[in-house]
Amino acid sequence: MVYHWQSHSVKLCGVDDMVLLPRLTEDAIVDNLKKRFLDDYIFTSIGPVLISVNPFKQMKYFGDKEIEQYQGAALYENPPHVFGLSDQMFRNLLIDAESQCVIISGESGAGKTVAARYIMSYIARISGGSDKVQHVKDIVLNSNPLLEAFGNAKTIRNNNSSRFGKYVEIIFNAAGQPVGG
Ligand SMILES: Nc1ncnc2c1ncn2[C@@H]1O[C@H](COP(=O)(O)OP(=O)(O)OP(=O)(O)O)[C@@H](O)[C@H]1O
Repeated sequence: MVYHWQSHSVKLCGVDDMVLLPRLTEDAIVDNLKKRFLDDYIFTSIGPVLISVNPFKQMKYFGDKEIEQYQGAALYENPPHVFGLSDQMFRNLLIDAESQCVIISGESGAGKTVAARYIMSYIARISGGSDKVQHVKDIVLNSNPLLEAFGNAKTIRNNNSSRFGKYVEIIFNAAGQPVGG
């Protein structure tokens, strides 16, 4: 499968969504994730769940062009991505006027903190708003390094390990702009 992204093309082996695997065994799941990882692609869906494998290097598909590409797009139009998940949540918030929640789980060093940062940055980027709203976004985003300064430590698994559980709540107005957190 070849996706033509705005900035580059990505050729992906394996399946985007593992519900499409002929047999959903542990071996088949690991094999699919491995094939995609070897193609430098870290995201795979399994139904509504997004699986992310820590690449331990900066991947090229987290830029402005990708933010633009995922904004307002149907999930099937693009490869699975944390921006796709974020966009879907944001649209559900606006359309259904219902609170949305994302649960990020994984072992230490799996990339949960980085994924949470991408989600918050994506929502901040696409939600627009006045200077006052921008101020709220700045506070929400800047709370990350502040909390990490107090609550993170180096461990044998992760140089920047969160030593605390994190519950982040962002409050939106009817226009979908963050007004508090
Ligand atoms: N998407 C990513 N792209 C590049 N590097 C990443 C990515 N995700 C994680 N990393 C790298 O892996 C390190 C560990 O990730 P992170 O701190 O997010 O793990 P964690 O699951 O929150 O761990 P812990 O439970 O110990 O806090 C990061 O500091 C970063 O160097």
